[in-house]
Amino acid sequence: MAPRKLAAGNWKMNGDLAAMDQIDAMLNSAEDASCDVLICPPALLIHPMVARIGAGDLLVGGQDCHAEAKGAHTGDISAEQLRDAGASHIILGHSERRADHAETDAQIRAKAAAAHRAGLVAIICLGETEAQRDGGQTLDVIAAQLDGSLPEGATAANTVIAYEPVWAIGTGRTPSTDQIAEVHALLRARLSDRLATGADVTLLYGGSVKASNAAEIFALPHVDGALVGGASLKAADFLPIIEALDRA
Ligand SMILES: O=C(CO)COP(=O)(O)O
Repeated sequence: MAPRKLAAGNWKMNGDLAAMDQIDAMLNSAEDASCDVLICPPALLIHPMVARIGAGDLLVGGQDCHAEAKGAHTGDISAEQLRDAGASHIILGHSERRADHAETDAQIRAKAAAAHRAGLVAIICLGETEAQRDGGQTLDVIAAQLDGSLPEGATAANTVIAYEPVWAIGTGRTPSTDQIAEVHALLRARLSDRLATGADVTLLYGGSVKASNAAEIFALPHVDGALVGGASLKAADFLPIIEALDRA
């Protein structure tokens, strides 16, 4: 088995029912593509999006979940509820949640275990800040986040890892191809040490991916796709990225 290729869109807190119009074009593209195509909209849009897709090939995911299945947790959503709404994946540990909600590796590990319990694929996000990059700490930070965030029972079938340097998100800046390759090689080596299926875990790069840089990023070893923010909101921006991954 080789890692499955995945083009994933993270809509963050963007989009509304009118934005559903983008889905039809993405759906056509997903059906033509050999890679998996996933959109993670705000949770409120998961169910209407799944209804719009029908039996089509486009996958839909959440952006966070609570670690418990149910209970007195006002404002939270469980992995089981996301699954019930039609989600297949959940993004966990995004740097915006690590920063805005002080999420720790231990919490992310518990949420990833919850995603697995609910039968969902956990997309665990890791990434260094600019200060950590400048301080030469990148590989140590990534290794510690991976070790701390990966739950028992993780496999290539239920886990995706996304490397997203914090300083590359929404900035138009990306690491050099050597820098991306270095981190992805570390992730592959550590996953292969820890998991029997580590060689087959899908590894995504995220941070200012767009049509003009996608092909060179997808050509790198151990880059099996992308987690795309801004360029996933409009079909016209996302489709060339899907096509670049398909060709890679
Ligand atoms: O955070 C991201 C995806 O999760 C990346 O966002 P941008 O593609 O907008 O830089």
